[in-house]
Formats: sequence, C-alpha cells, structure tokens
Amino acid sequence: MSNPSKGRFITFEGGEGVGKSTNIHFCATWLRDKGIGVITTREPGGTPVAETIREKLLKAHHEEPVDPLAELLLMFAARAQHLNTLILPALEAGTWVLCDRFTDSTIAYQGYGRQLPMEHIHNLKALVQHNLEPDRTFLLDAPLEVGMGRARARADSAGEQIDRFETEKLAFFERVQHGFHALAAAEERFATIDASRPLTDVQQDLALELEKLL
Ligand SMILES: Nc1ncnc2c1ncn2[C@@H]1O[C@H](COP(=O)(O)OP(=O)(O)OP(=O)(O)O)[C@@H](O)[C@H]1O
Ligand SMILES: Cc1cn([C@H]2C[C@H](O)[C@@H](COP(=O)(O)O)O2)c(=O)[nH]c1=O
Repeated sequence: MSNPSKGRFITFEGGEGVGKSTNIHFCATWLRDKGIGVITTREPGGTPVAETIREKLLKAHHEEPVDPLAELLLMFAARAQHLNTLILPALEAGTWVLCDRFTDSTIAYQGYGRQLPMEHIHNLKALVQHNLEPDRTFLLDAPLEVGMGRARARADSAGEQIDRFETEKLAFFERVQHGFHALAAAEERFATIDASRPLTDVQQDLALELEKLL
C-alpha cells in the first residue's frame, strides 16, 4: 500500500493550538487556486464512523480513566476506517489529501507522551498502513506556551470546553514536543515551520513548500 497515485498525501503535525486547522485551510485554498483537487480531513476522525471514535477519545471520562493501550488501539481503529474509506480512494482518484494529524501524532502522543512501547506502535502502523507514508509532513512548531495560549483563547471565544488531552500536565506535552522534534530530525519528508510567527509569515513558508510539490 505505497501511495499509488498522482494524488499527494500531506499531513500537518504539531502540538495543541499551533495552527494546523488554520493552515490546512490556507493550503487547500492555495492548491485549489492552482486547479488541484483537494480534500481536507483530520485524525482521529474524518469519516462518520471514525468521528464517533474521536468523540469517545476526546471526551473527558471522569467515571473511568481511559486505558493508554485502549487509547492507542482506538487511534488505529479510527485510522483504518479513515484510510480505507476516505484517504486511499481519494489518492487513487488523483485527489490531494491534506490531513490534520496522522501516525506521527500517535508516535508523539502515545509513544513519547504516554510512554507506550514504540514496538506496539510500529506493529500497528505496519498492520494498518503497510508501507504508506505521507509525501510531505509539515511540522508546525511553536513553544508550548504559545500553542496552549492560542488553544485556550480559541476555546474561550467559542465557549468550548478543553478536551481530555488538553487536561494533561506540562511534562506530557514536553515529551510530545520532544517526540515531534525527534521525528522531524529523523525523516526527510518533514518540513518544520516556525509557527510562533505571524500567520502571514507562516503561510508564506507553506506556499513556498507547496510550490516544490507541484
Ligand atoms: N501564526 C499565528 N498567529 C496568531 N494566531 C494564530 C496563528 N496560527 C493560528 N492562530 C490562531 O490560534 C488558534 C489555534 O489555531 P488552530 O485551531 O488552527 O490550531 P490547531 O493546531 O488546529 O489546534 P488544535 O490542535 O488544538 O486543534 C486559532 O484561534 C487561530 O486563529
Ligand atoms: C491523531 C492523534 C491525535 N491525538 C490527540 C492529539 C490531540 O490532543 C487530539 C486531537 O485533537 P486536535 O483537535 O487535533 O488537537 O488527539 C493522539 O493522541 N494520537 C493520535 O494518533
């Protein structure tokens, strides 16, 4: 299951509130203006069934803590559904897929953050993805306090509650961020973008990166 087609698979990664959703919309518009067929999607989620798994994963369960292994398995259950019913058919049809988080988030959050064995994650990754990898991954990188501050301000202005992951302690997010940095250093498909700058600067860099993929 390597990326079989003309459609490009681009993922957006990073911690909470760094600007993934905002910049996926920017990139989709930029590509559509060039006449390219694009869908935007997210993980966990992206299809009706996978979105029901997302709801369970993000909701705070005060009555019963979520077991970390169950969390990992649910991430990959949602991913199998998403990949097989939305991502792969779109790529096979030549559509570009822009995805808000993918397996790098599992490595960062469940591997580095929760400290689950990497071997489990790599086995599940092989089972679900075979050898499919994103063509390009944009790591939007900002100091934790910048991302968290933006996420909190967004939740306040929308009158939303923070989700179960956002209630984790600082040490958890430090491990997650370290995980993203380690992945970006190890894999050539990553482009790291300094997301602490004004949006216009971030988007100028993204446009330059997209240009290289045309
Ligand atoms: N470079 C930037 N400068 C200032 N504000 C920004 C920047 N990028 C995004 N924002 C704002 O920060 C908030 C969080 O952005 P966004 O929702 O895109 O982040 P996200 O990474 O998708 O967040 P999450 O992981 O929590 O879903 C939004 O209110 C957005 O408008
Ligand atoms: C794909 C994926 C996601 N997560 C976590 C990371 C975030 O806290 C939430 C998703 O919400 P957001 O709106 O994208 O911030 O889920 C994870 O722990 N593992 C994963 O594989």
